[in-house]
Amino acid sequence: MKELPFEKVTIVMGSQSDWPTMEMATKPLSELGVPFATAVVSAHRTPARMTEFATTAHERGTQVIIAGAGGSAHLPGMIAAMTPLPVIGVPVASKFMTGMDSLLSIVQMPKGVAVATQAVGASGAFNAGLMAAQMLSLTDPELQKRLIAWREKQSASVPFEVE
Ligand SMILES: Nc1c(C(=O)O)ncn1[C@@H]1O[C@H](COP(=O)(O)O)[C@@H](O)[C@H]1O
Repeated sequence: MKELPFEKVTIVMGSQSDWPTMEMATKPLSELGVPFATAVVSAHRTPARMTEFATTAHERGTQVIIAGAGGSAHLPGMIAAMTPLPVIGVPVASKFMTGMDSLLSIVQMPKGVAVATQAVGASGAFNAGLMAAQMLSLTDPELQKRLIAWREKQSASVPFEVE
């Protein structure tokens, strides 16, 4: 099996076809200087890869997992069942049900296994990256300073006047 990549934040997705959405998770991480890795891992199509990833991520330096999937999106929940790390779930918009299926598959976890589910699509993926950075900032004061500055820049970029 090819070596799985691990970083402080590791972003996994059920298919290469999820990448245009999941790439958005990398934006806030890059802007805030948080190292991340990416991989295709599927509960359905690559169960052995998913099990290896989920059971070893905490021993390999990953602190937060972002998992995106569409349709019958079991990946985030299955990973959450096998890791002590926080898992942020991103529902990827599906072809036939526009992501409602993905959202419900990810958000309706049974009590005792938690996934921090974000909004459907690219904004959800972006917020997943931001949330991961905020989690890491709890123990990284320099990152917290960068987050505060990032927020201030965002506020300043919203125009006051309506055109
Ligand atoms: N939901 C899952 C899982 C999983 O949950 O393990 N593995 C793949 N998929 C999803 O299938 C959709 C279609 O995949 P393809 O485009 O490869 O056919 C993708 O959105 C993927 O996340």
